[in-house]
Amino acid sequence: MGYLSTCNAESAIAVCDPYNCGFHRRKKPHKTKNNGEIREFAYADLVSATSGFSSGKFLGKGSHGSVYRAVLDNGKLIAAVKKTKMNCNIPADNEIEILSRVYHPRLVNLIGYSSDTLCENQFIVVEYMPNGSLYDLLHSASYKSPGWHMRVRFALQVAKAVRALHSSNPPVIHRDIKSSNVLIDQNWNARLGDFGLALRGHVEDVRFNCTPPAGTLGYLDPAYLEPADVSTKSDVFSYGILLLEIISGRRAIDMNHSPSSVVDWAVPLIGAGDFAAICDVRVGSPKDKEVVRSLMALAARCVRSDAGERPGIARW
Ligand SMILES: Nc1ncnc2c1ncn2[C@@H]1O[C@H](COP(=O)(O)OP(=O)(O)OP(=O)(O)O)[C@@H](O)[C@H]1O
Repeated sequence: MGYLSTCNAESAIAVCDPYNCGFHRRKKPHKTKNNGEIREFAYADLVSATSGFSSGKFLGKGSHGSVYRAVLDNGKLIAAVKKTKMNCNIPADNEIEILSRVYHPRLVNLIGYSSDTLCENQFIVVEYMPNGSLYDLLHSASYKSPGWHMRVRFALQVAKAVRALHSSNPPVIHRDIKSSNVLIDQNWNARLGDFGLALRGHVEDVRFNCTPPAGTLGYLDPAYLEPADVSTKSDVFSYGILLLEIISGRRAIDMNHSPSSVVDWAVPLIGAGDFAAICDVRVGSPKDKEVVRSLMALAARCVRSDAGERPGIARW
């Protein structure tokens, strides 16, 4: 019991060769926790659902591939299809394996997968998020900057997503929590997506011990330098950065400011009790100052350099 429940957020506001390329040799798909079967799509169906992966259906490009909007099941299902090159260095199989075991309403959940006839590309079919990313909402001029109510709600929804991952058995460490991986669904709820770097297991597992540190600059835990350093507390650090970003409207790293790192700028201000200096000026003063203040205090604890001093999200 802790912050997430007492705040009642919704209303207040393979081992060393882990990606063994077994895409076409995959084990029987799991059922999701909501009991939906993970579907294996025919490649031809995905081609037709995305109008041949046309530019009109293109949603965006990430570091591992392109994402397309797909209309499936005679128009009854709108999904997003992530297309990546079949490559042992790309963890798509890992992403499917993990997503197939962690269904949660605050995640961008897996619907199915496919590969093309020559096994050159692999496809992950996930829930479609029509309202962009949290990064877009916070930083892009083409979106109206969200108000405090919405920001607090997003912050708590992402915390619930992370809590679901860390408290699953075995735990899942996302390793890439950042605002561009938080997508906004049709009801304007935040969902955590992109499990390309995620690890599922216990920290002492062999797979963990031979997976090099990874993540995104600005969100990456400075205490995560070696494979053996990985823990759920690295996600807690990234979540702390995300909180500071949500409250201040500043990017994790912004060269137009000095200091450029949101953590180096915000933590001393929080320490000095100067909460007002951190609040995003675009949204004015929060009505419920106490909630925003508690989130800032929580952010400061999450980004402590000593991982052992950070709170465990599974207990919030
Ligand atoms: N489920 C989805 N629904 C709608 N749009 C999506 C969905 N998933 C991804 N996108 C969009 O597709 C683009 C690429 O997403 P992707 O997850 O591949 O990369 P990224 O997270 O932006 O970058 P990186 O891979 O470097 O972390 C982004 O603009 C994202 O907003």
